[in-house]
Amino acid sequence: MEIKIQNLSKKYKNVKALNNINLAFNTPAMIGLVGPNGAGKSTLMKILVGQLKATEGEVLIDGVSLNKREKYLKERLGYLPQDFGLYEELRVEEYLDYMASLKRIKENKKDEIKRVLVMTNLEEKRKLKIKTLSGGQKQRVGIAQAMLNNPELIIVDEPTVGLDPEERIKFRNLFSEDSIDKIVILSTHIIEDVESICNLIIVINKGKILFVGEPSELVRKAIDHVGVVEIIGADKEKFLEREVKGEFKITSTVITPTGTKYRVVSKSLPLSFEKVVPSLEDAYIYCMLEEE
Ligand SMILES: Nc1ncnc2c1ncn2[C@@H]1O[C@H](COP(=O)(O)OP(=O)(O)OP(=O)(O)O)[C@@H](O)[C@H]1O
Repeated sequence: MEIKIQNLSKKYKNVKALNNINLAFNTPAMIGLVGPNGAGKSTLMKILVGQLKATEGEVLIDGVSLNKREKYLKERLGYLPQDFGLYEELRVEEYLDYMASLKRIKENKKDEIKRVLVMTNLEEKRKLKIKTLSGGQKQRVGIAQAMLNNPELIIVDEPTVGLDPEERIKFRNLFSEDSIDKIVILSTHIIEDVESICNLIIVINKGKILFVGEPSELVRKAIDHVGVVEIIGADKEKFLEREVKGEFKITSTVITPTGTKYRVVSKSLPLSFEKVVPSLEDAYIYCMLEEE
């Protein structure tokens, strides 16, 4: 599958949620879409799944406009929106059966439901009413329905929210193994998720794409812009004022026996700070700083 996003913009009354986006992906791809609250991630995803219309520009699926490809896309798409309504009175199995019918799965429906139940570790819960599940278990049901019919394109908005660390790792691996013959687009605030599985990262802010590339490339851009410094005693207040003035952004604070050790990201790192190797999270913060 090939997805091309061309000169895409979306306006909600006077809010420009997406501003002239251009992107292209081919199978296989495991893409992490990251950006702060309100950046435009959900809007982009909703347009990609045909739920929202763009104000300008278009999306091409295998060379044909998405508007003319709705049926084609629906048959190949697994989508987990941010606020997916679960039918709380249904049992897990009944809900998946219902979703499978919506996806027009006829042959092997039972086997397909079993496959996603196993995949998401929900087999034992299949007879339970959705309303009796924990938040993380409900999230798993959402992921299970997105995986029905082994879609070629999986779009998931914040899939690991509400999952405990072990489950998060499990799901990261599941998406990643699954991406061998697919395009998976994962919107997340959790940089660790992107770091461990994505081969492409897209950083978006205020409706604009700030970066598209491999995570390692984003990290390279932040070299020489990340440092640590230990501040002792009364100097702390002055140091924190420097952050307020915008000289740098603190990304971690650790109390030490002698003072406080700060990790900072800066457009121009003060010479007295000890340079360190950037993490992907530092690199993401640096990308935001550059834009400011
Ligand atoms: N239905 C709507 N009507 C008006 N404005 C909207 C609507 N949906 C989103 N917006 C605005 O569009 C911008 C982008 O929102 P969007 O939900 O796409 O961001 P996001 O990156 O998904 O945010 P979050 O990480 O908080 O989910 C925001 O300024 C938001 O307030």
